[in-house]
Amino acid sequence: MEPEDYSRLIARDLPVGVETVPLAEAVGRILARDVPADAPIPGFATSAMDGYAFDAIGLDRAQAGDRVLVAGDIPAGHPPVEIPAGCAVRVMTGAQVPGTAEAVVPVELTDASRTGAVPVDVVVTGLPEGLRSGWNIRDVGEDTALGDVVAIGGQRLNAAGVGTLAMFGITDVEVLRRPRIGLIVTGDELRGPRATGPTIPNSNLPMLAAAITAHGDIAVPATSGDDPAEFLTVLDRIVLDVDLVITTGGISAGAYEVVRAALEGESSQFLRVDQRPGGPQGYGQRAGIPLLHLPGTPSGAYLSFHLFVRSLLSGIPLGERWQRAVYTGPELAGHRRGMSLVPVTVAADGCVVPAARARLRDFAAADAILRVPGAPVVIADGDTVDILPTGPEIPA
Ligand SMILES: Nc1nc2c(c(=O)[nH]1)N[C@H]1C(S)=C(S)[C@@H](COP(=O)(O)OP(=O)(O)OC[C@H]3O[C@@H](n4cnc5c(N)ncnc54)[C@H](O)[C@@H]3O)O[C@H]1N2
Ligand code: MOO
Repeated sequence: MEPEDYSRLIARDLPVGVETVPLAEAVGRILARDVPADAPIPGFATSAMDGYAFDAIGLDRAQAGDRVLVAGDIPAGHPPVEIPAGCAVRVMTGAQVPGTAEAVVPVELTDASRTGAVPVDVVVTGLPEGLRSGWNIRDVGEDTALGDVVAIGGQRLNAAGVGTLAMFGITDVEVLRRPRIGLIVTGDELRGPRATGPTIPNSNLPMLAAAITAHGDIAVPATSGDDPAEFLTVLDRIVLDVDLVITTGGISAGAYEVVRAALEGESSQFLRVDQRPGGPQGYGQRAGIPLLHLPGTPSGAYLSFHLFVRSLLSGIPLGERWQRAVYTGPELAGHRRGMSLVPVTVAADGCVVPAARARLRDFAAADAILRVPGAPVVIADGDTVDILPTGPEIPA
């Protein structure tokens, strides 16, 4: 089966519900619903310039070259003062302008000094042709009208989104709950207090927990030895507490394939996807919770996360997630047994460059995964290729 078809096969909705979090902690979270503006912006007529606000008569006088009386001063954040007929007041950018203001003339277009005390009067030294009423005055709602949708449900909140919501005085925001992902790694060979024989460090658990965290989700980690009864006990405990379970190892053709032994013929299926590494795969469900069975080899588990787990979590099948890039490097011959996956870095010119090998540590130094289609395809320098960036989807 092609990896893209497998991704479609395992697609499932993960209804995770919503929760309210403080805006200060909401970056990277997905908004639960549209947020309408509960007030216009600006909320009051505001000066767009440091300068002088004239009423209509005062502006006529200024345009005629007359000296116009300055009746007061309005720093930003201070209450406006009225403009006596035929006069001006000094205003700062962001200050509320009086209702009778016709226009604000920037200080540079007057004979007044930029700083210091308010002058007694002011002469306008130059104005644009055809100056419109309301020049340099930002009207109520000019930026955003009451009721405008200012943030869209389903959107991942970035720093600008946080700022936007803060502009409306919002301090708490409804977001999708972070999916909780159970992670069960299996194998009697994993180093731990109970292991007796030759052991190896458990690298899949910290690796996939890190991948889950970088994706913005919550990892609920567990380990199991190669005894199916023990595995089922661990699984049945974890499904009560999570939205999805990932397992690693125990799914290929050996005599002690714990995941397969425990679940095959029950509610999980096992198959081989035409890709390398990461060919052996499985999927199913337990107590209504979806299960994804990843291969135990660390590079296979890592790639399976990027190809399949991320597709499931995002609701976007793998076939729609590949990005186009230009390849530069030696010829890469497609493998006779299907697609292969190669670590690549993105060079300064935007081209992707392959690593010499495809060990886990080569993926650690890479920016993306290159899709090398199976034989007889050969990728040559300058070809357009498909890549999958491996960076997190949320800010670190
Ligand atoms: N007769 C066959 N043997 C194998 C086949 C096959 O088609 N026929 N496929 C091979 C391929 S490809 C892969 S990938 C592996 C997948 O095997 P499993 O998913 O059953 O994984 P395990 O056998 O449990 O482990 C494989 C390998 O990875 C190491 N491992 C497992 N878990 C961890 C961990 N948490 N941290 C670090 N390393 C781990 C484990 O020690 C094994 O070396 O099957 C091939 N065999
Ligand atoms: O499918 Mo396996 O070793 O190639 O990960």
